Amino acid sequence: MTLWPDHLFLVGCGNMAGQMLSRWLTCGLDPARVTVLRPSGKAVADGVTVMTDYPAALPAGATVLLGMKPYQISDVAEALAPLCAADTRIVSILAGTLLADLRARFPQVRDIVRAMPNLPVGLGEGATALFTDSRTAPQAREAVDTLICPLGLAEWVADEALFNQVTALSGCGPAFVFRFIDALAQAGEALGIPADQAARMALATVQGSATMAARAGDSPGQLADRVASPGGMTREGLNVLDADDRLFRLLIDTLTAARDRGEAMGRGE
Ligand SMILES: NC(=O)c1ccc[n+]([C@@H]2O[C@H](COP(=O)([O-])OP(=O)(O)OC[C@H]3O[C@@H](n4cnc5c(N)ncnc54)[C@H](OP(=O)(O)O)[C@@H]3O)[C@@H](O)[C@H]2O)c1
Ligand code: PRO
Repeated sequence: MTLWPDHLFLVGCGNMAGQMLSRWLTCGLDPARVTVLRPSGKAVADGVTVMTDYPAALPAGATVLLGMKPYQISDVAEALAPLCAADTRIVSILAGTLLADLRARFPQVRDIVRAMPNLPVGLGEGATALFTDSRTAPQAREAVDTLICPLGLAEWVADEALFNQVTALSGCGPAFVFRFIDALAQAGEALGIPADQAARMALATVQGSATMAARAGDSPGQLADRVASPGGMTREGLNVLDADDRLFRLLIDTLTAARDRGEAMGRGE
């Protein structure tokens, strides 16, 4: 299986699609195979063609990445669907937009995959959830898997009903982790540590801990216990996070709110 599609056509190339493309180019995707459609016409990378309007036709067998905002799908599909053929392949990163909706808008396209990446894909350290149905050919599923692999972890989700849940966890997750880093730093500052020093130490602590957890054979729970000396300081702190499942409940509420928004977006709200 070759890594790269013959032609990649990106509809939108902002925060998210831009990170995906950046990683693909770093990993060897030929920019001459890439076209980006973006209203601003802003340059993307050397050798990548940027358009502000749709071309007369798409190259045969093009892979289209839908990377604009979900609410733009009606306008985009109206212009894009007539350019698609049976051999066009669509990968959609639109949050909350169901496969059935995409199938209805692009009836002639057989291979359609939903992908939910997160921002660290730009470093090859992202997490991407994937979903498709049985109409998509197995070779197309494999080709999309191969394309996503350089971005980091790729996880196929068996049931689309879980897609908003995984979006809440890993798609939105970096924002929640960034918030945690800030809160850790601000808590340190509230206890008297100079703000800049607290910010550096919070970030290094989260970075080191995540790298350690990723490499360790032990689970994060076991690693937490290794930090906590019996009768020591860490246990007292963990007791605060664990009391009445405080942190756990906070995160359930956080993921639930994000998931519910995905479901509302799926209903066009
Ligand atoms: N941000 C994330 O962490 C994340 C994670 C997973 C999935 N997603 C999904 O990724 C998609 C994009 O999010 P984002 O955060 O990357 O947004 P963004 O930074 O605002 O990027 C949106 C892109 O869409 C382009 N665009 C605007 N109007 C358009 C139109 N009518 N037709 C075609 N393209 C148009 C914009 O063009 P210009 O560049 O010219 O302004 C821009 O490149 C969303 O569907 C979101 O659900 C985002
Ligand atoms: N960003 C998109 C949103 O906030 C989807 C996951 C991350 O809707």
